[in-house]
Amino acid sequence: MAPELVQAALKPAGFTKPASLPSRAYVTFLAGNGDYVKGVVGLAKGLRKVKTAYPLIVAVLPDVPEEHRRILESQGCIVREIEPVYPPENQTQFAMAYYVINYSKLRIWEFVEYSKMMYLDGDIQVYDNIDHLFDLPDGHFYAVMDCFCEKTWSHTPQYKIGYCQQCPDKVNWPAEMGQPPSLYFNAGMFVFEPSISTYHDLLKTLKVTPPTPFAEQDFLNMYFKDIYKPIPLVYNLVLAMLWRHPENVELEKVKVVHYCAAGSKPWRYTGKEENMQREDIKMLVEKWWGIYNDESLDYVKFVADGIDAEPVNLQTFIAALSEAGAVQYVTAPSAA
Ligand SMILES: O=c1ccn([C@@H]2O[C@H](COP(=O)(O)OP(=O)(O)O)[C@@H](O)[C@H]2O)c(=O)[nH]1
Ligand SMILES: OC[C@H]1O[C@H](O[C@@H]2[C@@H](O)[C@H](O)[C@@H](O)[C@H](O)[C@@H]2O)[C@H](O)[C@@H](O)[C@H]1O
Ligand SMILES: [Mn+2]
Repeated sequence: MAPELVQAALKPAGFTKPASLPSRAYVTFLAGNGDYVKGVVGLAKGLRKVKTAYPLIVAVLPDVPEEHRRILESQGCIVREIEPVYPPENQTQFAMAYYVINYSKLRIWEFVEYSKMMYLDGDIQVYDNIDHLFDLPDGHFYAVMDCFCEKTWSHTPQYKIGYCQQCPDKVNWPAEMGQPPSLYFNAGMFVFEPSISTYHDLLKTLKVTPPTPFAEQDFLNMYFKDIYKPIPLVYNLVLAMLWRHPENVELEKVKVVHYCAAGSKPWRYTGKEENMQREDIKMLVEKWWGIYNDESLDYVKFVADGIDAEPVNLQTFIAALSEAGAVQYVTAPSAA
């Protein structure tokens, strides 16, 4: 490996541990051998593009194939296998049958080598740097409020009377139905503090909590109800907000887009589902692809940027660093 390339790689490009930065990381979750790995690659490249200072951990279930894990490592992700978490035996009809695997997200509370983490679904893209959210005061659970207006909510009393927390004055909550629902967050993005005691209590509580349609999202809302603090919608635009509450959305200010509306996953986009022919949806899907296809954001190429280098295999690259006696400075590669 050309020595100048190794030297270039040691520029502050995320290889030398930035001593001043506390132990913080982004974390996402990947299950199965399907195409969500594309979502995670897109997320890794998006975080790199906004020059985050923190790594991206990918918590993978055992069914994520070796090849997908290599792809993620070659994009600078730190891949960590987790065991699945299942809810108690139940007859629940989840809003989406596959939601049952999403309880495995709870394993991330065990990642206590990090003092603060930000969870992001694999179908999320970050378009502006949001590292400042790590500086929010400890002791709270930060996330963006969800919307109850999509058909996926038709099982709930709020949907049945047309109530949504995004416009609480539109339909008053009838006194005979008791208290309106507590503020409810979308669990595709949240800022939290890993903790072994919280982790064990989450799993203990899960064992005695009957599952509900939105699976771990409902469970997390119940569990963190008392410390939940809403953060602005720009940090997790649930796409349905574009047609359900356009008055609440200033698209040009949105920093994080959550491709959770039916048919909006960019890597599966056909444009056939309801709302998928909207100009804003087509623009956001194109924007996602722009990052996913941007080779200048590929990990090794990015680190060696400035030298007219061919992207090399990450293992070769790290071997070269060790030859150059640099390996002791090589820490967990950041996603950026
Ligand atoms: O087959 C799957 C389904 C889900 N996920 C992960 O679980 C998250 C939550 O699922 P999803 O985003 O599909 O739920 P939505 O936000 O669309 O309701 C995804 O973003 C992925 O990170 C996955 O890796 N493989
Ligand atoms: O397992 C339950 C999931 O529940 C949430 O997705 C929902 C929610 O956003 C609804 O409000 C939308 O209507 C719906 O489309 C969307 O799928 C989280 O995004 C996801 O990470 C995960 O927790
Ligand atoms: Mn999602």
